[in-house]
Amino acid sequence: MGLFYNFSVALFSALGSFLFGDSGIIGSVVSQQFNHFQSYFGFPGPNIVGAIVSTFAGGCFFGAAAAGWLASHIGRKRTIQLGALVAMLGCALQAGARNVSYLIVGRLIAGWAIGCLSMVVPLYQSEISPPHMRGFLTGLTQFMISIGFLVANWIGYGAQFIQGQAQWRVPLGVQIVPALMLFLGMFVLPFSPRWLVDQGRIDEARVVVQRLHGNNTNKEFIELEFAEMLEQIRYEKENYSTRFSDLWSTPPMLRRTLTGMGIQICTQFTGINVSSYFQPTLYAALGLSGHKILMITGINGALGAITTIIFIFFFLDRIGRKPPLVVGAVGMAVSLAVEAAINAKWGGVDSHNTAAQTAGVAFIIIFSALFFSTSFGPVSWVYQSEIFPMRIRAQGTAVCTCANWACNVLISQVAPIGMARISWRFYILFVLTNLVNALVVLFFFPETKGKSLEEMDAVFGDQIIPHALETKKTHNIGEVDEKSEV
Ligand SMILES: O[C@H]1[C@H](O)[C@@H](O)[C@H](O)[C@@H](O)[C@@H]1O
Repeated sequence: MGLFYNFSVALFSALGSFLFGDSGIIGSVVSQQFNHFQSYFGFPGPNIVGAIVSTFAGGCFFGAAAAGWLASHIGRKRTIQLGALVAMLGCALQAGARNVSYLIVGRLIAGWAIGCLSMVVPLYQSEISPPHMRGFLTGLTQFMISIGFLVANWIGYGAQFIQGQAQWRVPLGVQIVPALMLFLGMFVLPFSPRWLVDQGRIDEARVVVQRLHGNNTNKEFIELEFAEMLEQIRYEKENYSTRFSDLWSTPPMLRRTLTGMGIQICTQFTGINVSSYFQPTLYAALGLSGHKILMITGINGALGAITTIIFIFFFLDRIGRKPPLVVGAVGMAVSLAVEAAINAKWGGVDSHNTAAQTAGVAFIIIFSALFFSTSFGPVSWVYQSEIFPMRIRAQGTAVCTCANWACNVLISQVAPIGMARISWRFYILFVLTNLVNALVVLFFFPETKGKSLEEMDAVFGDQIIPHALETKKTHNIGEVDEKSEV
């Protein structure tokens, strides 16, 4: 067991994140190439199309919020299963839609499911990970989101060639398959050991920790890890409440909440969703057209998935969370500044300057596949899932994920208007927001690399419990911050 099992559990649960990316299929379905969709729904105008696309993100917001309550009460594992079940229902409704209202209800329900999964999957991954690998295992969320987007692009491409209503019903319904796999597969995956401890199911929790982290040589580490988990959760139960208002009740708690929401807000203000949702428009503005656009989008997606996996595997747990965020933010600001300059000088739908087109495409790819995928993409999910104490972790993570979806809706509503009205100048906005992001991270975000979830109290300036401090001193593990002793 041990490492391989731990990895397999984290990867399998990330099917929930795959569904998140795969839900991007709607972009292709509402496009003009899907003429059977267009004619079936009576050639919907931009407002209807807007409603079809964006009710989903609204559903996501409420799904993420509900997951906060669900993950504490029915547990992380059952919340993932519920998310998978609701996703099946939402997809079935969309695929079987008979009119626009039917479709919109399906979108809302599927959105609820994806919002719920987007919050609970990284939370589950972080709670089953050992501290030194938490970046990698929780970062699998972002990896699978990128794979989902990639698959959605290619399904969208292929489905255009199907004739009849299947042209849109198949791509909208196809997500039922991974959702069903997730629902069934989760039956054999363990509960989060931390949630089990919180529920008083101590013996089960011990078995899970042993299966996840145990090998023949680390008995002592497992004992200590488990003791720390038990002690911390017991202490929290005895000394703190689990009210929602705890998220801002003390300065250290407020700091956690603001940093968690902050990382998700900053992620949205990198401008990633302008690139995720409107990439074809960005390429068209450089004078590209037809199949080339789809091919480049596919290449960009594939590169993003590759850089994400390399980054989370080799770097995230070694260099920490802050340095890649700062480098990524500056890198994205520079790429977008160059992009703005290229578009200003040589852009335009009828541009034929191939050198400028190549450079323009290259900088969009550098922006997302290089800098975003090695910074805010994976780190946002890792960070929001690791900074809260157990008693309020689910609620805290839910608030952060809601901040993500709220800003997502805002930016994806504003982007088409911005791009149409101010063209390349729109990039400048994100040059500025990325620079602000770099400063925010630099000055306000503490480093969390290598700390156990129980050690986050000390990281955020909260008190840590005397017993845990003693255990750490006796066994010489981690950095002991005497100042924070109760
Ligand atoms: O492309 C997605 C984006 O749509 C999300 O809003 C963001 O939070 C993810 O990290 C990213 O991978």
